[in-house]
Amino acid sequence: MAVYTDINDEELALLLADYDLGTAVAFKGVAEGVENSNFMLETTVGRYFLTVYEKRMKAEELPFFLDLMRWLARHDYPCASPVADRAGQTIKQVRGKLAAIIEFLPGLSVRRPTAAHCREAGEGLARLHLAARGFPGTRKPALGQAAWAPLFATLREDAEALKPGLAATIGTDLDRLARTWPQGLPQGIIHEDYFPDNVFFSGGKFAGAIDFYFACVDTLAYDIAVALNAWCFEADGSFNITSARALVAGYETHRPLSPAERQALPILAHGAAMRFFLTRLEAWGSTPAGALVRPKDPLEYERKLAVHREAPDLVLFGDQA
Ligand SMILES: Nc1ncnc2c1ncn2[C@@H]1O[C@H](COP(=O)(O)OP(=O)(O)OP(=O)(O)O)[C@@H](O)[C@H]1O
Ligand SMILES: N[C@@H](CCO)C(=O)O
Repeated sequence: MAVYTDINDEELALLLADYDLGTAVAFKGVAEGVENSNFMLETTVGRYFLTVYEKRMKAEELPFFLDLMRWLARHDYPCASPVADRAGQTIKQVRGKLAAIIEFLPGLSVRRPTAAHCREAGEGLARLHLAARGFPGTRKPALGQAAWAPLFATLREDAEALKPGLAATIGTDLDRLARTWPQGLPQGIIHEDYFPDNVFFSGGKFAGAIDFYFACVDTLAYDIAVALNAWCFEADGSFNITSARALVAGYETHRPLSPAERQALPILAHGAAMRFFLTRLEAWGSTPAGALVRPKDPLEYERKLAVHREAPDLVLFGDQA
């Protein structure tokens, strides 16, 4: 459960005293999420989320993320926006940690997305890319292609422990990705973690996105590749082409892809699988037994890597293969 920091009634009242949000009616930690501590907060004025940022959040990066959420909300994109206190501040301190009160975003995420959800999610992703145009902030990708080989250098033994022989296979993948990584495709703000648990639906329709804490400036089509991996694989490990077509078609209703972007999807999807394999492997090795948060399974992404390695034309959906 992702509540690493407890907050008592006095601390909450002290925090709320800085805002025009009334007084607390209900306050409860939420179990989902792994990075930060999240609390649902109901006041006499409305519903909010209190996020307390834990150790992975760099203080100097938080303004970029919160300003982006605010920008998107103001540009007609449904996402939860941080609330400013009476002095205009969105970043606060609770128990010596950075914290922010975020508007409550209505809707629910889906555990097993259908092709119809994938189409809606694709639309939502393109809307995000378009709404972020003109955002003045910038952030380099912390987990982009250039970061993968150095990260893996620290994880070779963990890979071998997971599956004997895996370190060599990953090394070969990384060489190929470095040689063939697409250059010169359209860039912009990407979400970078557009997984089903970060996208909300209402009545089957896209209702908004949360968790912008990996957002950065990178290749826009890479965000689609992340989403194809996260949304379009079945529980048995097979790639669902119908869902993938639906996701891309949904995206293209708002932002049509260039031929070069479309051609690049297979290698981008291979790279996106590498990114999440590596970060999951890192968390797997460093999470102590009995920890409150269960790390996500790196083998799920090892299987996705194998799919892209062995059948790269899959993500071209057969239409250009
Ligand atoms: N603004 C919001 N409105 C409504 N629900 C929210 C909001 N922010 C977070 N939640 C809920 O809290 C849960 C945890 O939030 P979030 O995914 O941001 O946590 P995290 O630990 O930062 O993320 P992750 O583990 O995905 O990196 C979400 O799954 C969602 O149910
Ligand atoms: N979405 C990430 C975890 C948190 O950002 C994963 O599934 O590995």
